Amino acid sequence: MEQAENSQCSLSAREIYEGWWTSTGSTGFSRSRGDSGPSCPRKPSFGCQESYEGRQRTPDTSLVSEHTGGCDASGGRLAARRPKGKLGRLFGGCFKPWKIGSVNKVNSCANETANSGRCTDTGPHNSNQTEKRGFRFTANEVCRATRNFCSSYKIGQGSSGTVYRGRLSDGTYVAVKRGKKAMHDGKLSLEYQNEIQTLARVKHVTLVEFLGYLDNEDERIFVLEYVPNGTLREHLDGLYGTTLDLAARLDIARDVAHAVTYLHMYPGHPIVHGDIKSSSILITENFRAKVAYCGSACLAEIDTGATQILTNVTGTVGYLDPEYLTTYRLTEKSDVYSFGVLLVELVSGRRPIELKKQPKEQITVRWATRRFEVGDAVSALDSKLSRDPATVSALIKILGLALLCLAPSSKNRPTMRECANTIWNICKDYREATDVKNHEENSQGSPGSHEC
Ligand SMILES: Nc1ncnc2c1ncn2[C@@H]1O[C@H](COP(=O)(O)OP(=O)(O)OP(=O)(O)O)[C@@H](O)[C@H]1O
Repeated sequence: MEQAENSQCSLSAREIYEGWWTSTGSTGFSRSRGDSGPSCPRKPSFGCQESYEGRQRTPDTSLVSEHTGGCDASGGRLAARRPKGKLGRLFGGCFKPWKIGSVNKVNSCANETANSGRCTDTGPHNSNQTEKRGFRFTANEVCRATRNFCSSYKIGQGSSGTVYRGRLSDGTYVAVKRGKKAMHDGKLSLEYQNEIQTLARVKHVTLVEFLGYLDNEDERIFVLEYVPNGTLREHLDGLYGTTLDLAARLDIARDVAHAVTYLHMYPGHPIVHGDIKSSSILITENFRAKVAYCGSACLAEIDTGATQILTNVTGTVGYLDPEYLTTYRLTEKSDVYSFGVLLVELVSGRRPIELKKQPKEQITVRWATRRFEVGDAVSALDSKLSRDPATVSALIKILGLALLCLAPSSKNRPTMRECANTIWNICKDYREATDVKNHEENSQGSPGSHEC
């Protein structure tokens, strides 16, 4: 895995787009704003020995008994996801309990948590005030929710921080994302405050809700809605032991299209998501999608020991709008491009870049496009999906839309709203076709349980 990640990391933008995006004339590539250095950061010298190799491969359905015990630092069921993301391996659970700022309160929280599973909130706000107060969380609230960032509550690792599951005093389960602040980011800079205010207002059923934040010295903590059923990528990889059928995949595509359309049509100013990818699409118990979004507020700095790298603002290799290579600007159409990559990923099951394939087949969108153009779209279909006529018909429509989204020039791409409409129709047609088929077969258990 590490090897694969390293190889992926060393793949240059030129290699990725070579022969594919002939319209780009860029000679450089940056994975993140302001970083023109190497695309693969060096490993940090944190000296953290914590192992993070466990696996969680079952949907999280037993939330109720979770917080009755103390912190099990040996890593239980919750400790279980491998690090992911562009630079995910850089963190690996290396944060320590807070020792600064509200030092006494937080440390006592840590001790009580470890010893008894309880946490006394000595802060200025009592626990029931969290939701009333709204957005600003106290150190004690966050500490108590996560048992002071107990390692067994760790559920994920992104390039901009470690994610823990937590539970607020009112019983609400949350995801707590803990990262370092960017070096040049003032403690509560205006831009950051504006971003937080925007996040407070951005609400849609298809977006992961941003519940609040906490600034603690050099750390930045985000409290997010907890989505219990893993990421889209994990499902496509079959890590949960079940296959997402095409109906579910179409629903997910539609949810993502709605989420991004909502952002693009946000009153006053369109919001560019900037990092649409299968690992930031979270899946609910009902197999619907919620798109994680925290904008540039998630900008974080990773100190690798030798260099500092700003992350998480300009997309992920494999999803990145080729126009960005020349303009260094992300637009709504950049999201449309990433969505096109995602559509191909959804129907093929492949990652955007598959380094284990033959060189000619490594770039998934290029590989799928070739098949589509020679009239052999069906060979791009995920082998886990059945090849019945309704599926093949939907596949061709999805790939057709994907190709429009992947147009090298952004002005030739559809808007996200148009994508959402098209997907809605594809979903509807697929459902009707499968309903007819099921009716003909006089069978029950139609996959049309997914409403269009
Ligand atoms: N709201 C959430 N609910 C449940 N799990 C979450 C939530 N947010 C994140 N996770 C888990 O934590 C992992 C890391 O998330 P995070 O957003 O930090 O990284 P990412 O999606 O790889 O993005 P990036 O690397 O760009 O920061 C996710 O893959 C997911 O498994």
